[in-house]
Amino acid sequence: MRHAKKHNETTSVRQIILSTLAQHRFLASGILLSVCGAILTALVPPLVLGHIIDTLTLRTMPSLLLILLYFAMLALTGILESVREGLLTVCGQQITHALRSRLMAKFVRLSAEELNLQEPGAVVSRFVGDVDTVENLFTSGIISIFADACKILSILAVIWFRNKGLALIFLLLLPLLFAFTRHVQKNMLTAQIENRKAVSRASAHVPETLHNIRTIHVLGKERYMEQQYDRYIGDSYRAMERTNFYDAIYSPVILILNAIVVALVMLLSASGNPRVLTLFGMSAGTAVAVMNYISQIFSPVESLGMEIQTIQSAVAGLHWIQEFFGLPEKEPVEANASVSAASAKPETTNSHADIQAFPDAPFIEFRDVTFSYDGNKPILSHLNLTVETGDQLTLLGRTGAGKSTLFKLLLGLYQPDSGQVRIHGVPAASIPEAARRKLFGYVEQSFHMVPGTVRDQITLFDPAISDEAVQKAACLTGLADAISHLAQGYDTPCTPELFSQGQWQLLSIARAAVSDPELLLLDEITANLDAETEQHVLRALRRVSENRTVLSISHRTSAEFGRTFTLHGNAVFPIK
Ligand SMILES: Nc1ncnc2c1ncn2[C@@H]1O[C@H](COP(=O)(O)OP(=O)(O)OP(=O)(O)O)[C@@H](O)[C@H]1O
Repeated sequence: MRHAKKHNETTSVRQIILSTLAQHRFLASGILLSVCGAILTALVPPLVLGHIIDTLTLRTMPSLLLILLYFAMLALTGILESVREGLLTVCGQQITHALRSRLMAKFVRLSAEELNLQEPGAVVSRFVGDVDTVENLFTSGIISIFADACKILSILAVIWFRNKGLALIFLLLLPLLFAFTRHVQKNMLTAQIENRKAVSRASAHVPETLHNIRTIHVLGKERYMEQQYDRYIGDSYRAMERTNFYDAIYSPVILILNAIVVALVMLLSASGNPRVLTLFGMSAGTAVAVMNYISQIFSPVESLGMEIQTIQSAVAGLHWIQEFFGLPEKEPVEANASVSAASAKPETTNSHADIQAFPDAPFIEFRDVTFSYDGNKPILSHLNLTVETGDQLTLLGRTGAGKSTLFKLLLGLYQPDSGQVRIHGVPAASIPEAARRKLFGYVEQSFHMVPGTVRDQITLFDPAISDEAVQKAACLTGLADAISHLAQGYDTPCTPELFSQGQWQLLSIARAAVSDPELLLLDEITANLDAETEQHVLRALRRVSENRTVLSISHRTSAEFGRTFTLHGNAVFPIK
């Protein structure tokens, strides 16, 4: 069965991150050193300051070296923190780059069935939003959380040795402070999300009103549209008020708490009770150092809350990316299936040098083919069709009969549920990618431009296609003249207004013809053209089709090619 054959090579986000870190070992080591260095050096200045003050209270001058050490440590902490931020940003970008490259590699390998199921918006958010959350995981997530947790612990350890009472107060206070911080942050986040939703609804409401303005006037819905808009902006204001409330209370609460802790410790250290003094007694220098540490400990607690938030959303992003990596890919094709049977072919065919062909097999064969999309009602059922080399035929049939589906099977994009689709005796889906361009030229209803020059449109960046081949294809389709009049000829960058619709179709034919394929597949190629342009395109097509096998789909009798058949009731009948 088709679905059982799906190939899947699961990449893990963890592997990508680890291999990126392994490739940038110096960067990773630099981050580790700067994180640990900044934590350690930040502990020194308060201690040195305490020592200087204690020396001064003894009416002696502290040494110049000590004073210089104080400033040097402050500067070093600042430098190490800047280095850490810089390295983290570079590391985050490297990981983002690696993830996006692997996502694109995965995307182009997805099976046709899977691509059908993907919503464009969801795929874009995998590449943009989800990858960004993973980058944040590094720049302001796990490394920062580690740094902040270490900072809190190291300050607590130093305080323990300088003032046990204060350390105990912090051990009691920090969990409460953390819970309060998380409560405020969660509520702010919820309010921000609600605000964003309300703003996007309000923004979408304006173009929607404009788009439907005639219907609104005709049905007298002006008041309704006004009320709807008021509701959206009302929701947004309410959400913003909640954000502002939490924003306004958080800093004063922290500052007041800071002041209370300092006051409490100072009062207790000044008390005459010897029992209290065993916990809180300290020198003037230690008091200064302790006050310094107290103000230092509040800021990492606040950051810790935000970092937990970042990690939570990054985990969701990681989950979506991992799920994307788990999607089924198209089946790999053996690249070494490459023995020629060209000698057994008539002279009119090109060498299909890259596929292992069976000389006696028909060029194209649908044998008892049944196919359905996603296990639904069969589109083709027990279909048999044979096309010999050099045949030129047009398939007619009611809309939805499965004509384009037949092409998709032939191009190997899908595999039949049962039966066989073979080209030169080889299953269509097993033809190596390198051989495909030599084998098929596929022209669709409209041209799909790739970013690049006119030449790139024809070659599709295949370096094996020479300039002569490009010019020959352009001449054959009658486009050479128009291209030579362009400012940079074949090197002109392509923009949608460069050619007319008919000329884009000619370019499409040149793209199909340039690799001199054995088989031309034409899917309603003149459907969007006026009668005169259609004739122009058809003339070009006849030149390109000479001595080639052609399979065409058309609804217009004017665009019929060679013998005409109809696909009806899962059988192909000749009608001419
Ligand atoms: N990717 C897909 N997933 C699910 N169903 C599909 C898909 N592509 C086509 N179909 C369904 O398969 C049926 C045949 O479609 P197909 O495009 O092959 O018909 P067609 O004969 O080429 O029609 P038309 O002449 O209108 O282009 C239709 O009912 C269509 O809805």
